[in-house]
Amino acid sequence: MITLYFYLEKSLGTFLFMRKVIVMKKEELDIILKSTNDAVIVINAIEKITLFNTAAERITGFQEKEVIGKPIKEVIISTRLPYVLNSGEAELNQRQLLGNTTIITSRMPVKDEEGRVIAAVAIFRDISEVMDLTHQIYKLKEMQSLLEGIFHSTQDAISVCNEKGIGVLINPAYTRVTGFTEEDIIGKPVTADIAEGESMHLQVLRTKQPVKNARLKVGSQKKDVLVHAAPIIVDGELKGSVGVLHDLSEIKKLTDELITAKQIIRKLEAKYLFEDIIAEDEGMLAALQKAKQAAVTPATILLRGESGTGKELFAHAIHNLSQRRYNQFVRVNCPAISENLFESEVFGYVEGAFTGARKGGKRGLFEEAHGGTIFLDEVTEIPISIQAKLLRVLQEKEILRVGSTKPISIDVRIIAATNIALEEAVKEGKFREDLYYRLNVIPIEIPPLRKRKRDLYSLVLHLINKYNQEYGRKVEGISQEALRSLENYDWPGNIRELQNYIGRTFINMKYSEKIIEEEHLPKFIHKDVSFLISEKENIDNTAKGEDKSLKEMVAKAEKAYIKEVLKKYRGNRTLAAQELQISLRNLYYKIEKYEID
Ligand SMILES: Nc1ncnc2c1ncn2[C@@H]1O[C@H](COP(=O)(O)OP(=O)(O)OP(=O)(O)O)[C@@H](O)[C@H]1O
Repeated sequence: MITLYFYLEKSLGTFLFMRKVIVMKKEELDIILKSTNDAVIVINAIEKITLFNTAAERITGFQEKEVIGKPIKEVIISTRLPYVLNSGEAELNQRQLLGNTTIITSRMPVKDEEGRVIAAVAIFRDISEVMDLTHQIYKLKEMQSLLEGIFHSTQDAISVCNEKGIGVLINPAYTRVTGFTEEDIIGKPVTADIAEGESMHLQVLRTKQPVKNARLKVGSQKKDVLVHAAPIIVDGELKGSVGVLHDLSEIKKLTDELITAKQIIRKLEAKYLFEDIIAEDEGMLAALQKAKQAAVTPATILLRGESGTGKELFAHAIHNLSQRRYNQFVRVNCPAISENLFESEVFGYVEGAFTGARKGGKRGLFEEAHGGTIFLDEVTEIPISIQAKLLRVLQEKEILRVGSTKPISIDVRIIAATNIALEEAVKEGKFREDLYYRLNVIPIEIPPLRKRKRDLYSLVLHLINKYNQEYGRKVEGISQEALRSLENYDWPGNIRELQNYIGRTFINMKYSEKIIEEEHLPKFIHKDVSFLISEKENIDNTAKGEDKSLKEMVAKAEKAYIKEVLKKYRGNRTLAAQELQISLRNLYYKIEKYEID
């Protein structure tokens, strides 16, 4: 609008000026008409062109000599000069299209002394460029409001100075961090906010180079800040410097929060420490001692022990004592991962590796554990086809994602666990011998509960404490008789079984009862012993000298118990596996092993 008004004034001015110069000599008028930027076309009373100046030639593309004397409508089809001639009314500041050119034009009648219209004049100017500029200004204004919005709302404290080192702009975040307002900074030397250290703005103005991560103290409170500053260069000329401050106390607060969050996550993943492992038995204490010594080395550890003896507990404790404790602990429950997914779950895959592969591929569990520990629980369940790949990780310390030939370096400590004799799995061809040797670097044997009955009392007290907290109870201990009953049982499910058993005992106790007595003990123990009898493996016979090894007895008990649970759930293997607290794959394995129908 401002631009248009400007042209209105100018064209009108030119017209009035021209009326004055009519009296001028023709040569002078010619010079003016040739040199003005405004195009001028004059037509006479019969609509023929009588004047066509140089600017009119430039804008229309016609030459003066070819148009003089021609009817205006033959030269400029869209002309409105004939209307002005007829109406005698001026048309000022009209926008018009001449081909591809936008012009702004004023058309005026020329009258004789008696007021008769004897000619009409059009004075116009090409405004395409001006239109472009208007558009650009509009866009710049839009950008300016956008930047102002960002500048005022960002949490980054920003200050800008000119090339002389005088403050010109600060944002609200700057005031929040430093305590300085616009009054304190704008128009003042950039050193105004510095409490200790050199102004980074001055350094930038001197060197024309950006500065990163400089530490300064600002404001009366000498706040620690981190500064980034960069030169503002326009058309190759230094115009000033822009600086961004970060409050270090805020960064420290966030870092502390991050560390706490990491510790919580780590605790959730590897929640047990060596102090959480109850042990009084010598064999168990020796295992603990060995685990503690091994924990601080980078060596691979193989935890051996029956189901429920505490292998996972050991793995957590080892990770938490090692130097990797602040990094990930990743448990791989080997039997729980189906065989065809195993490779991609554990080693990851690249995009397009198989139908249904995620866009961008996926990190595997080994990559997740990078820098930390991977716990391969029930390692014998790793499909034989994958074992060679695992060997490669152990030897080369690198993995190959499914579908890729590019190895990825991995720094992971491996802890493996098995509840069956690996040597037998090797003999049966179910486990690679070379992998066995690689895993068996530091074997730690965790004794079954029946071999460390000395631990029973402490374990029971530990479990009483645990359930008191969980159920809000106040049980204080266990009677000698009840403890003896527990000692007479073999605990094939080890601590896990004991844990469940004490849980059930609590249910049998009244709220007011403080001591676990024999009468509170679930019949479970006796029932379990009766399995053995019902399996026609008369305990007496065993005692009388039928040489049965403990391993065979435990296997028989395991078989009988699995049969019992399967019967209870009418053959539903999923529910049975849940009750047995083993994976479905493991249950299938055991059904096959014991040839259970
Ligand atoms: N010495 C111990 N002190 C306290 N709690 C224990 C101890 N050993 C095992 N537990 C508890 O017994 C349960 C079973 O332990 P864990 O899962 O570590 O056994 P596991 O040998 O890994 O079993 P599986 O081979 O079936 O995976 C856990 O709840 C664990 O906290």
